[in-house]
Amino acid sequence: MISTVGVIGAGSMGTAVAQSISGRAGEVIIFGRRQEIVDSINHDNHNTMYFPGLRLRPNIRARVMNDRRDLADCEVVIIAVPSSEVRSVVNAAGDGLADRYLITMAKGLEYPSLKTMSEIIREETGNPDIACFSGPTFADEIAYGHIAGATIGVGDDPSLRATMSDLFGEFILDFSDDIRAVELCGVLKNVYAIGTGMWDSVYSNHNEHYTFLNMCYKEMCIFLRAISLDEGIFTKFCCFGDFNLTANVDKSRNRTLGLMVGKKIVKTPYLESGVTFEGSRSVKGIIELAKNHDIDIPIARFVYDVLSGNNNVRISVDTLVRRTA
Ligand SMILES: NC(=O)c1ccc[n+]([C@@H]2O[C@H](COP(=O)([O-])OP(=O)(O)OC[C@H]3O[C@@H](n4cnc5c(N)ncnc54)[C@H](O)[C@@H]3O)[C@@H](O)[C@H]2O)c1
Ligand SMILES: O=P(O)(O)OC[C@H](O)CO
Repeated sequence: MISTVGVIGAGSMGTAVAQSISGRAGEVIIFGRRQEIVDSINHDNHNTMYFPGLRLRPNIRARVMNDRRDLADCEVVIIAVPSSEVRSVVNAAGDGLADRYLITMAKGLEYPSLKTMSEIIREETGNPDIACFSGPTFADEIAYGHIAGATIGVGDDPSLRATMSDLFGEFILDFSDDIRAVELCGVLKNVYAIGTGMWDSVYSNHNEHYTFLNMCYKEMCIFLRAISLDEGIFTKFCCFGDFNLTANVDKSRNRTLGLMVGKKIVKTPYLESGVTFEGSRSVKGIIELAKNHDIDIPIARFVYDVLSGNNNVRISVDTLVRRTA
């Protein structure tokens, strides 16, 4: 059993994954920013801000991460902060993240570098022992122990693979050695979830919904075929499973953002809402990446245009239908 696992990020996914792995580790330390969350976990075994009704296992503790020494005891460190924060968090941790296994859960793409989270982490730490975890995994359902599948993106290090299999034994797992492709699945599915929300704000019939879903998945596969080294990526949890979960279920923040923007309930300053809308931050990078690979992704461009306020959703949707018909 792994003695101590650190989880950076005391939000929904950090707390959920801490609960999920705590039966397979001696101790789990959640590193948060807010003292009140740290206190609620340590004094009452609850993260009252994110899961007020969930009693966390007693071997889950929390700390405010002041410096890298806090990570010294952790054999494995999971990074579960929004992608926009990963570089600063990893930079602040410095060599506290060297010589241990690192796992990223963040689903985002840095702009303008177009780097994935594992690439940022490796750049900042020099640590090659990095894996990623991605799949149809709503945090609240993970927190309460429901079944979920996930793809582990990991290189060919047998010890790291074994550690990942052990740590995430509560999940149904598949694996890919193309870490970047696994991470890009998580980025793409968020973009298409926003797009499906926008589409569904205009069209409300089943045929229309699933027609657009197919258009999105086709575009996502064209993109992945151009960049992925893993020919089997299309049927892995990080791809088909997470795309469908996020595009179809209103619990998804990305899908909900698309619905709200489509219905003109929110305008672009929504990014200041404090809610983690990963797809809106990554869509520009996806468009840039597609251009670099000479790939045409009209739906991702539609999402970007509407989020940028350049177009009325209805006009954009009609243009998209004409363009892809
Ligand atoms: N929520 C889910 O269902 C889910 C599932 C799978 C993957 N993810 C991914 O996990 C990542 C985190 O998302 P989330 O849903 O947990 O977001 P969240 O908004 O629920 O929580 C993010 C947490 O990170 C903390 N944080 C932000 N900046 C920080 C910093 N510099 N140092 C320390 N902590 C910091 C915030 O205070 C917050 O507690 C995202 O990339 C998301 O796509 C989320
Ligand atoms: O709420 P979302 O849209 O960020 O999706 C959460 C997870 O990525 C689902 O796998």
